[in-house]
Amino acid sequence: MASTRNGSSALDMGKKSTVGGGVADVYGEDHATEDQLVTPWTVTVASGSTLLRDPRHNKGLAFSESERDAHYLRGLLPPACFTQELQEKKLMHNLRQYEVPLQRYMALMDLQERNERLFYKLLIDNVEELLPVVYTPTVGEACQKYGSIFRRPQGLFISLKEKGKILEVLKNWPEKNIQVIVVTDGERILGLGDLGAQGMGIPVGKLSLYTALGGVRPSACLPVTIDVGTNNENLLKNEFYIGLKQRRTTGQEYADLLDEFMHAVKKNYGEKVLVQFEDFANHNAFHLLAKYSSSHLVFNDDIQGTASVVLAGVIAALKLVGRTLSEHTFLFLGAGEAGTGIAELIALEMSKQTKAPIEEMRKKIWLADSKGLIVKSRMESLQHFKKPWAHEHEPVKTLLEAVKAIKPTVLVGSSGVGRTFTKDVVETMASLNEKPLILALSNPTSQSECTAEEAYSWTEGRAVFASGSPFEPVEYEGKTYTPGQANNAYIFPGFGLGLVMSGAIRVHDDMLLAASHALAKQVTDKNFEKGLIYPPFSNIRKISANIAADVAAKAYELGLASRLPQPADLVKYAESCMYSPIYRDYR
Ligand SMILES: NC(=O)C1=CN([C@@H]2O[C@H](COP(=O)(O)OP(=O)(O)OC[C@H]3O[C@@H](n4cnc5c(N)ncnc54)[C@H](OP(=O)(O)O)[C@@H]3O)[C@@H](O)[C@H]2O)C=CC1
Ligand SMILES: CC(=O)C(=O)O
Ligand SMILES: [Mg+2]
Repeated sequence: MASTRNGSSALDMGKKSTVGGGVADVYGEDHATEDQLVTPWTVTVASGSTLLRDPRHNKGLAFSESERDAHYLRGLLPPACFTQELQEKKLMHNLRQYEVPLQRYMALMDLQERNERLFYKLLIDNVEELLPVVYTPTVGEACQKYGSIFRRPQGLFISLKEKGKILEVLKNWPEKNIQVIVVTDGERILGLGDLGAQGMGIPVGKLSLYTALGGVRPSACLPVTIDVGTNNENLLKNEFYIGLKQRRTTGQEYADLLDEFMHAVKKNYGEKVLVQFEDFANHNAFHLLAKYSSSHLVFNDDIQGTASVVLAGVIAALKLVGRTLSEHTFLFLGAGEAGTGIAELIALEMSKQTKAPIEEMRKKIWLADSKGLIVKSRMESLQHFKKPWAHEHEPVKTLLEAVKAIKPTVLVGSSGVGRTFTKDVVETMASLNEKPLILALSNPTSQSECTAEEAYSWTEGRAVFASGSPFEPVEYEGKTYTPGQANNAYIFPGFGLGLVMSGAIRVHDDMLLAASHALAKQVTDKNFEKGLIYPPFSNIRKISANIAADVAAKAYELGLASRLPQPADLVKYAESCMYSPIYRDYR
């Protein structure tokens, strides 16, 4: 490979090189699929200081002696040559010195912008330690302070100013072969509310998990924030706010901007690009999903990904709490995207298992919102997504009264409001059930409906508990209890990989069920012995490969897969498609 002193040059027109069945760029870019082939093929080779400033190819002190000679790096680096492992050791040592989680977040974002492979190697090898930094809870704080910590754009900002020009904006993004887009409009960031353009931290974080946990190439991932203003008064008043300083646009203007975006995406990247909607407010989320699910490959993580991960946890938990799925009674606090999405997928699975109509199965599931239990007498005033859950019952105002009246075996928190599972509520669950299943899903940690310690101590250690954001193990009366993390991060990376590798053109509910079963199957006896209903994140790449394989198999079965012929061994194929962060040899 030739290189020039003056930074970079376009060489080797029309040359292609192949790695592992996919198409590789000159530095060994991993596993682009056949569809992504772009001709004529232009290889741009960076050298010298340009190479050191190119995060996709920079290796820092890991450039070997011969690479330093070949790429004009002599003198630009100190003499020591480190292995990638030694670089990791140094970085983990440095990261552990920071006491403030946000400092760790910023150090990791700096690394991502400096040396991408090292960032992903670090994240993959230390996933349990670093997930709470790049993801919930720290990403929540990062979004709240995004304006002050903003250094370099990590995704595309598409605001009302870009109306009529969105296709051009997409073309400004340096990568052309995009497979997954995560898009937010910042209106419901975790349980923190409207953070406007500062919500960008969420698509960036989710996509770094697509790569680290699901193996989708970083260059195939595009984070997008649609900025239609914000109703957050503090942001509107803040001179450092990075977004449009106006109240949110709604109605036709909002719909038109989203529509222009969706059309531009399809035109620029084709119909097999996956668009993941993330952290939209529910008054837009359900509508957008319904509107685009028949014309685009779309997935709403908060409605569908969360449903799939919670169903997986409940299926696994049956081994600990007993009975069949349809013999359980569910009560949700929170009847929005997460709550109604989960409820519907559980009802669908019950209906498949029992062959009973889904309407019958819904009756085993109760939801409460900010006004109390959802009951028939409230039907008129309910939003459309709550109506299927309006069962016959007298009005009930509080959660405690609802628990006493419904006698649930499973209590799910999807309200976005912290500490709403009070001592009375949890103790009542414990008085009704030998092993109450309690899922406090709301993020970040401050919004969790209860803590792990509360769940275990208020149930005398009998609760089977998982939460959206991680909690440390709890000591209670001489015994250690390890809480699980019920977070859609278990599902979306593998789910997306399954769609991409099969060339799926649409998402189908049966794929969500397939993902749930694939995840539930990964919970081992050892995990159950600890009371866990999810496997540890340390195995996540293997878990994602299994989820991807079962999702792809379902896509083929449903005739929704366009990548033919179907690979014989889908798990192996999924593994072979996964991005590896190990440095390439550039000699
Ligand atoms: N663990 C995970 O993987 C995931 C977790 N989540 C978390 O779930 C939470 C909710 O998200 P989402 O469903 O999208 O949000 P929504 O805004 O769509 O829904 C929130 C629901 O909670 C209800 N609610 C709000 N305050 C109260 C209260 N004090 N008492 C009872 N109900 C209340 C709302 O009632 P009303 O309709 O009356 O306003 C609404 O029904 C967030 O914290 C989010 O981070 C979301 C996705 C995935
Ligand atoms: C996890 C997630 O998607 C949320 O809290 O919104
Ligand atoms: Mg979300």
